[in-house]
Amino acid sequence: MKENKTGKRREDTLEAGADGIIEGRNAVIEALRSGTAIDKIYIARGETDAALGHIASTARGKGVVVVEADRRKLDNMSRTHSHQGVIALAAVREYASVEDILNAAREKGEPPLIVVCDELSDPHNLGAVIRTAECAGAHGVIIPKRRSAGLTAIVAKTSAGAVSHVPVARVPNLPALLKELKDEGIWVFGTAADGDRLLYEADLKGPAAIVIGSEGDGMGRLVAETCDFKVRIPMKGKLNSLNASAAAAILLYEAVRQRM
Ligand SMILES: C[S@@+](CC[C@H](N)C(=O)[O-])C[C@H]1O[C@@H](n2cnc3c(N)ncnc32)[C@H](O)[C@@H]1O
Repeated sequence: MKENKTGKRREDTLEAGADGIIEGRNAVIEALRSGTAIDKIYIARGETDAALGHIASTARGKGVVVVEADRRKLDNMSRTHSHQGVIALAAVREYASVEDILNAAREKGEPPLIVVCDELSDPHNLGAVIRTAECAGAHGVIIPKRRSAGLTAIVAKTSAGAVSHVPVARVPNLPALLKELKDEGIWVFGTAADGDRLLYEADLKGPAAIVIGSEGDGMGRLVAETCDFKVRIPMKGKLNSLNASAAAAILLYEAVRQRM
């Protein structure tokens, strides 16, 4: 038994907790060995011992994303303070492919409506975007493989279960993905508070991908350069920008209004 941050005693377990966190070397190795679906593995930066190297290479061999992170990040994620330099996040469901998302639109006979999240790191934001995407009838959400929250327990909870209904695809390279979508005849609408096109002048009736930028920096330069349009939501107060998931909701429901 160990004490957690709140001083309560808890039994160590090899299973992911309700938050999907699997921590410690044996627990992570066992999860990999037993085929537990893992979204991502964090390994403390600078730790070079053989056991962690073995975990990283086994994980990569199974196609799991391995991220080197500051030890402080692992300390903050840890429930037990005994992560031993490695934490895995369990995945709540399989990722879809981009083709699955395009097929979902074809099956419904609708022009694709897709949300692309450019490195949203806050799982609450990603969960909220997935929830709104489901409510607005979007055909899917696409995220990058790295530097993004993934389909973890917190995202599932914040999405209110929408992760079970909306296909979420993960891709290695967002600019390349956007080019592929453009080749499919989909218009790519980037979003930024200083965008040159007012939202209400954007035609969202046709095939559309809406790109939402990260919490801190907004859309990456290459992503922004690949967009067909950069759309802005009018800001009437003193702040510079909306929350990413709020911006996604406004764009999605403008698309719903135009498609009615
Ligand atoms: C918190 S904002 C990012 C702010 C960042 N400092 C920037 O300069 O873009 C997160 C994302 O929400 C969307 N967003 C926020 N406010 C917006 C607005 N007024 N118009 C269009 N998109 C907006 C954009 O996708 C933005 O990248």
